[in-house]
Amino acid sequence: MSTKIAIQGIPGSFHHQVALECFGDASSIKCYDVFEQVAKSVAEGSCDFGIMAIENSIAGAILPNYDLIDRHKLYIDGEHYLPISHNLMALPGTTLEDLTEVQSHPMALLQCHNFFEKYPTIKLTSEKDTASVAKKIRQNGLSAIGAIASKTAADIYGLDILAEDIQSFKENYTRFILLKSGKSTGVLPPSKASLKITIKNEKGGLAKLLTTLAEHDLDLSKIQSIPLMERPWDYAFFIDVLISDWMQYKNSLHQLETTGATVKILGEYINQKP
Ligand SMILES: O=C(O)C(=O)C[C@]1(C(=O)O)C=C[C@@H](O)C=C1
Repeated sequence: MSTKIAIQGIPGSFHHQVALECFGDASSIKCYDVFEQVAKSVAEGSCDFGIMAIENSIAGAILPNYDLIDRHKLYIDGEHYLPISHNLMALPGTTLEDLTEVQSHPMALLQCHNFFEKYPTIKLTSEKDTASVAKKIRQNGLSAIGAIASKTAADIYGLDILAEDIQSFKENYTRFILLKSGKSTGVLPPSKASLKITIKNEKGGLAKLLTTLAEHDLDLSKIQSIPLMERPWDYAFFIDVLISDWMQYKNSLHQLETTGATVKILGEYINQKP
């Protein structure tokens, strides 16, 4: 039986591109409307892997996805960084001046904020994913609506590109994570770990946590505080560390736990940061 990959989005979306780059087989990709369905399909076993965008170099973290990973007890098995180029597209024959509205995924809209400051009359609307807007414009012949999406989406759905590379900074990356329902038994020693660490709310608590990581030669590559919904105004820290010495890493987790922190390992995998 072939490996089934869950994504949010349709062919031409960035998630679809990542699924092809990581697994190479379009027929194994299952397309869902929302990230919650992706998480559920992996947790319940109808898909083997889920792919989820987690942060973008311009727009920042996708906070709800941290909650989904945690709540559905998913395991981060790997990561993939994709350079993102956004393009404004519309039905052939349409000009930028004809557009009254542009629709796209909310993260894509955020990444193109500067471009649309020059076009204040264009209404910006959030949609499920970049490619599904391109598809809708083509299917329904929507001549006053534009999409922000990849060149692949423009090709698949037969739209013309009105403006290329419209993200606010040319260099634009989204980090995607590969999710499984359980830990895999890899042979390579992982070089990165994603952890959820909850500490007591006391003076210097976060400073002590960071010192413990530094003393064990761990390089912090990301820290994100997320509210604990069950304890208003308390926070958990989602932390990514780069591991150079496996024993030091294991010792750091042990030391954190002996000082009262709760550590949940969300994933241990190979660092792919370019
Ligand atoms: O809409 C898409 O094409 C997606 O794959 C979603 C998504 C995201 O979730 O951030 C992926 C990459 C880009 O950052 C913009 C949108």
